[in-house]
Amino acid sequence: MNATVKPVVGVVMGSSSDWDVMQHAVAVLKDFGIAHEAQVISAHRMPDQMFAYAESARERGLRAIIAGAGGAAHLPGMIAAKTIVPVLGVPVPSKYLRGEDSLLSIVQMPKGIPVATYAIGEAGAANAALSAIAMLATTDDALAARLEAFRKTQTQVALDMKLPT
Ligand SMILES: Nc1c(C(=O)O)ncn1[C@@H]1O[C@H](COP(=O)(O)O)[C@@H](O)[C@H]1O
Repeated sequence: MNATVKPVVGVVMGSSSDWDVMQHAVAVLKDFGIAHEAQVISAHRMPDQMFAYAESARERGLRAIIAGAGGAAHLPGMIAAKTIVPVLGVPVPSKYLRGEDSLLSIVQMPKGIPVATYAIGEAGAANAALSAIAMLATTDDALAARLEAFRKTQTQVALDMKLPT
């Protein structure tokens, strides 16, 4: 993304090992030409940097934060605790519990600090990006038209599906 364009969507993940999943969010943002940033931020391993990221998010112009983490996935909830920018949580599949631990860690937020929680894995990452785009499209008619076109294309692909019968 052009460094002079201020990012409006932040993509963060607890480890570089989450990239295989989280790249699917970044790919969707790129496809739609959304100014974004992507980086590793961990609530557990770098709490001070996580706080600074969340506390500065709104004034830096972020309008949504997509946060992916695996296992004891506290990152999305902790970011949400420190900013009013909407946080979209992506449960990353974990080594031993297939991401069910990640999902439950992210989705079971206490009342008052919401994290919108998506499906485990790459579909969740892509859908989080599409939701961020839908949020931005509420005040951007050109982006809304691109999102409508994307949906139409997807519908056509489904209509054209053939089974090997
Ligand atoms: N869940 C969190 C947090 C956090 O929530 O702050 N920080 C790292 N992690 C997760 O630990 C997993 C293993 O990380 P490593 O592969 O680096 O050992 C990753 O899925 C990451 O998201």
